[in-house]
Amino acid sequence: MSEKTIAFIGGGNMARSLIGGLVADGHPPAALRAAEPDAERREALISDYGIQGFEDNATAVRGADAVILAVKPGELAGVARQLGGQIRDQQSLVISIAAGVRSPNIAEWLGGDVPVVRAMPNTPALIQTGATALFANPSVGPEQRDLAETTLRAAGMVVWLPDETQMDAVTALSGSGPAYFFLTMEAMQAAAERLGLDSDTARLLTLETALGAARMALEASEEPALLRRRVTSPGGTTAAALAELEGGDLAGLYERALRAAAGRAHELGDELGAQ
Ligand SMILES: NC(=O)C1=CN([C@@H]2O[C@H](COP(=O)(O)OP(=O)(O)OC[C@H]3O[C@@H](n4cnc5c(N)ncnc54)[C@H](OP(=O)(O)O)[C@@H]3O)[C@@H](O)[C@H]2O)C=CC1
Ligand SMILES: O=C(O)[C@@H]1CCC=N1
Repeated sequence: MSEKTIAFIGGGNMARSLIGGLVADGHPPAALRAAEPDAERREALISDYGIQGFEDNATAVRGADAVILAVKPGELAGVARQLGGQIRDQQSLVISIAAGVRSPNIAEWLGGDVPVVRAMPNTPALIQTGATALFANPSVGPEQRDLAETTLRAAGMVVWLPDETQMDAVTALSGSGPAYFFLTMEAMQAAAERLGLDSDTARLLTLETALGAARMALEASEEPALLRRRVTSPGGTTAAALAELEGGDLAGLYERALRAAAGRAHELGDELGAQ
C-alpha cells in the first residue's frame, strides 16, 4: 500500500467508509487526514482510525499528494474555490466523489488546469467490498492515475470509465445500489415476520441468503439468470414467488428507479455546474 498523504475534505459517511477501507488495507493512519467541521464526527475518526483530524480545510490539505473532496455536491464549488490556489501550488491530485458534479466544472472552480479524478464509490468500502468507478480528466498523468486507483482499490474493486457521461448510470447502479439491496432485505425480513418467523431468525436467514446469493453470483461461471432457474423447480415454491415479483413488474421498477437516480445525478450536474 502506498504511503502517500491523502487528505479528505468532509468526514461524513462516505469519507468514513473510505478511511476505514484504507486503514484496514494497511495505509498508515498518520498519512491520512480528514477536515470535518463537526467536532464529534472529527473526534470519532481520530479515535476510531488513528488518523489526523482538522477543523480547517487548508491545514488538512497542506502537502497532501491527493485531496479527496467528500462533501455534499452542493458544497463542492465553495470548497474547490477555497482550496484551488493551494492545490495548484502543491500539484495535488484532486479526487471528487460527489454525485453528479462534472470534472470540467470542478477543474474550473479549482482555477484551471488541475488533475481531477471523479470517483463513484459506495459504502461497502468500509469493509473493503466497495465497488468504485473512476474517470480521469486529461490533466491526470500516469502516476496520479495509479494513485487514484490504489487509493480506491483499498476499499474494494475499481473500474475505469472511458467516458464521463457514464458516471450518472454508475451512480444510479453501484453508488446508490447498496440502498436498493438494504431495502430488499428490509422488505424480505418484514414479510417473513408477517409469515410467523421471529425477527432474529427472519433477519439472519435474510442476510445469509443475500450473502450466499451474491457470493454465488460472483464466484460462479454461470449468469444469475441460470442460477435463478436452478432454484426454481417447475410448479414449486420459487415459481410461485417469482410470478408475483414479475407480475409487479420488478424489472420495469428497477429500470424506472435507476433512470430516476441517473436523471437526478444529471440534474445535479446541470444545476451545480452553473454556479
Ligand atoms: N453516502 C454514499 O453512499 C455515497 C456518497 N457519495 C458522495 O459523497 C459525498 C459525501 O456524501 P456523504 O458522506 O453521504 O455525506 P455526509 O453529509 O455524511 O458527509 C459530508 C461531510 O462534509 C462536511 N462538510 C460540510 N461542509 C464542509 C466544508 N466546507 N468543509 C469540510 N467539510 C464539510 C459535513 O459536515 P456537516 O454535516 O456538519 O455539514 C459532513 O460531515 C457526496 O458528494 C455524495 O454525493 C458518493 C458515493 C456514495
Ligand atoms: O444518494 C446520493 O446522492 C449519494 C450518491 C450515491 C449514493 N449516495
